[in-house]
Amino acid sequence: MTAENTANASETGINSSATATGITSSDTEIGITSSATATGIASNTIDVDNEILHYEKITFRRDGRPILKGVNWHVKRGENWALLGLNGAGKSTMLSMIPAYQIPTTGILRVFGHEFGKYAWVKIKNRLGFVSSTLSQFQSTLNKQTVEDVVISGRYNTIGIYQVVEPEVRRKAQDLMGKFQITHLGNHHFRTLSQGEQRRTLLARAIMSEPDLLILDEPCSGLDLPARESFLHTVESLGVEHNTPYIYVSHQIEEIMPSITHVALLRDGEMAYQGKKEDILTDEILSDLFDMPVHVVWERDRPWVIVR
Ligand SMILES: Nc1ncnc2c1ncn2[C@@H]1O[C@H](COP(=O)(O)OP(=O)(O)OP(=O)(O)O)[C@@H](O)[C@H]1O
Repeated sequence: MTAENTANASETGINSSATATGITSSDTEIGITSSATATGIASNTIDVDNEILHYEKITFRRDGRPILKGVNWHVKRGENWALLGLNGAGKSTMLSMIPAYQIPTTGILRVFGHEFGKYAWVKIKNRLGFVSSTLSQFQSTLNKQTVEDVVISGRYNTIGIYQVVEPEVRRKAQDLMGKFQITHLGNHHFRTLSQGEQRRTLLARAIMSEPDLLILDEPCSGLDLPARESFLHTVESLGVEHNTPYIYVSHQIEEIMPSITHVALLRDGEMAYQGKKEDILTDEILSDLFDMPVHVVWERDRPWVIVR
């Protein structure tokens, strides 16, 4: 199966590495179905209520080097996506455009139906929640705070607390800490926590602001098996309770939980495959992505990869 015919078979019908060259912002429409061709990306009819992300022919160059090479990706309400790819494929670069940490070199980016460059992006940032394994720029500030304060700070979208905390905000933080099993750590400094405890704290922090999109960037890297499973099940339960859409970035196929509906595979700055997870997570496609023969086994609605 080629990238192109996978795109045609997928629900989104979008594939940047295939026949996306005909995409324009005026000749197509959002809400593409399986009958759409790979050129069917839309931006003239924007469904603000249902559109979460829209990447259209996004490129990004750094020091003259192409990092993203015309990426098309459309995420709509009701979908949770996993974004997978080998080291250096460009996953973090793609995601860093959502809060505008990186700016596309060319192309159209919309978040919640609002186009970058034509909207006050601080309003977008306030609607996002992040959990990342790479927090280097914030780590020293986080380390000095108690777990409870880290969680509370999520309400104000700050790292650290710079205002009087309302009693209902504190109550909500304590409630979330209970759900995420970190209540007993409330007065501990963040730096003293295990990695698993830190990730659960950051997830609670992200949920505090009731985000419209949760971005989980390799949240399980460095976690042992029980800590990983505990984290993943917490994310699953969030889906049930809060119904917050999320994007999950990982190298590990087995972290694709049942609530993830779609998968995008990035390769060398191009969207190689994307669509419904059962169409994408096949022996053929994953063997192509990894450039080695693999076999996918589905167990309890989760995919597990065996190297042949
Ligand atoms: N600060 C930087 N300066 C120069 N090049 C960078 C920088 N950050 C990333 N890159 C390059 O951009 C490319 C894409 O990197 P990116 O981190 O987006 O990939 P990734 O898919 O998230 O990788 P990984 O899975 O290893 O985290 C890589 O070739 C990387 O070397």
